[in-house]
Amino acid sequence: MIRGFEIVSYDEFKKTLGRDLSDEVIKEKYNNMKKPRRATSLSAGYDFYCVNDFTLSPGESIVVPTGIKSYMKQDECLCILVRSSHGFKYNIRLKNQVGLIDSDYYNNEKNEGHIFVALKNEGDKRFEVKCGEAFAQGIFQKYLIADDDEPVQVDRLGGIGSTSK
Ligand SMILES: O=c1ccn([C@H]2C[C@H](O)[C@@H](COP(=O)(O)OP(=O)(O)OP(=O)(O)O)O2)c(=O)[nH]1
Repeated sequence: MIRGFEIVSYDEFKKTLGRDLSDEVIKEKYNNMKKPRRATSLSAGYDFYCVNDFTLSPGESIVVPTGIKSYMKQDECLCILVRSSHGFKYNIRLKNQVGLIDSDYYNNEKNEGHIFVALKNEGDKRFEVKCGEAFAQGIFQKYLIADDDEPVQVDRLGGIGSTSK
């Protein structure tokens, strides 16, 4: 196993999906989850599919749980980007410009490595994504190390901001 995607545990999925949904609905969503896929034979990006409908009015933002975690080689990372069409047509942006998923995020103690996508509607049109539709894409990349890199002995404990403020 070199790199790939897995669905997070049911408990992690349920914890992040919101309190408004019944157990039945959450279970159905969980059982119907699709792992990220590439849309064409040479697409670089793996499309992430929405598990719960959402709407963003102009100016609004949202943090979307994907239900997905990803493993990869130690010298690789996964970059999350918006879908080009959502940027071009609706001015949808990632709040953090690019979502950077580190290899040591996978199976961390706090949230299993659950990937979140933070979106903002910077346009003037209502933006709607339905369950099952692709709403972001992930590209695996290799990263390089500087000549004078000092090895760090710190393990990642959790998600965003966990190693600093
Ligand atoms: O859009 C994103 C960005 C990051 N992450 C997860 C994966 C990543 O490995 C972890 C930490 O992200 P990062 O290192 O970029 O955040 P930071 O604010 O620099 O925090 P840290 O102190 O944990 O390095 O959060 C996401 O799920 N979605």
